[in-house]
Amino acid sequence: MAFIGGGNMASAIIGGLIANGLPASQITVVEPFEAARDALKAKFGIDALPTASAALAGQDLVVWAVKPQTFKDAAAAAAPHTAQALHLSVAAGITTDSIAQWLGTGRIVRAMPNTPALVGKGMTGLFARPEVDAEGQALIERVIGTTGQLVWVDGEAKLDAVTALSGSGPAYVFLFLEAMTQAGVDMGLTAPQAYQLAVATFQGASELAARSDEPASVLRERVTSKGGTTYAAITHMQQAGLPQTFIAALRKAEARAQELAQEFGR
Ligand SMILES: NC(=O)C1=CN([C@@H]2O[C@H](COP(=O)(O)OP(=O)(O)OC[C@H]3O[C@@H](n4cnc5c(N)ncnc54)[C@H](O)[C@@H]3O)[C@@H](O)[C@H]2O)C=CC1
Ligand SMILES: O=C(O)[C@@H]1CCC=N1
Repeated sequence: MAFIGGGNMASAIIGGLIANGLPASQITVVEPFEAARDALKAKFGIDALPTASAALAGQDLVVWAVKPQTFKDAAAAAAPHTAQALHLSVAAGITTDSIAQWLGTGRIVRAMPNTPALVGKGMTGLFARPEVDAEGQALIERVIGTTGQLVWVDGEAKLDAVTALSGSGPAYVFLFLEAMTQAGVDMGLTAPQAYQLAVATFQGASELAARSDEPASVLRERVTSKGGTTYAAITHMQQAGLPQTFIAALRKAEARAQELAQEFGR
């Protein structure tokens, strides 16, 4: 298989594949920036190519891990060598209609991963065009499965929702971690203590939710004694409109994903 673009997302997926037994020698990467090529060599022992070439011919799967802005140019360079392959794109907002036009094939799966893929805890939404058969989908599941969980969506527009929720989502969690840490420091804890408490709380609560049959609202109520400390905090958050603000923020991210397709498509 081949990767076009050898940055963060490509490294997360390559790391997962190698950890699951795929030899690095079976992975070809096109990466124009020398520093990124050096990093791939140091991390995985992969000698990445600076430009697309005939070395891409005969690959079963081509993973597109370039920025939305560079996809069209990268596609123009690689397309002559990759028409026979199944294609997997992780670029935010770029539609498979655009990719099909640029590559001259409709065998495309679009994915929206997230950065916890770097530690094997990723969450990826996937959409397959009708031209992709069951065998192709199974191959994609094997590849993405090495980075964490996955979910297929039945309409491409739903990937904008996945982007807003789990694609951008780690940043929301990090923002909460920053705020909780600041609050801890304000209340007299050291910054490392406050950060450890915040991170472990997210980890523990997420694990509890993942293992529980009960909805989050019930888990929340169980922490919230009437008239107690949690009640005081949650009441303030609700009165300040935090849930509504949060929901509106995700709609902003969804709208931005839709705009990106307009800006960088076709
Ligand atoms: N970082 C994130 O949380 C997520 C990112 N994505 C998507 O993944 C894609 C890649 O993002 P990152 O890995 O974070 O970016 P990155 O900047 O780390 O990697 C992109 C790589 O592409 C290389 N590149 C530039 N022009 C090229 C060309 N013509 N041919 C081949 N390679 C070229 C760059 O040198 C760079 O190393 C983006 O489209 C982004 O929307 C998707 C989900 C989450
Ligand atoms: O912010 C972005 O556009 C990309 C897509 C999801 C996470 N990062």
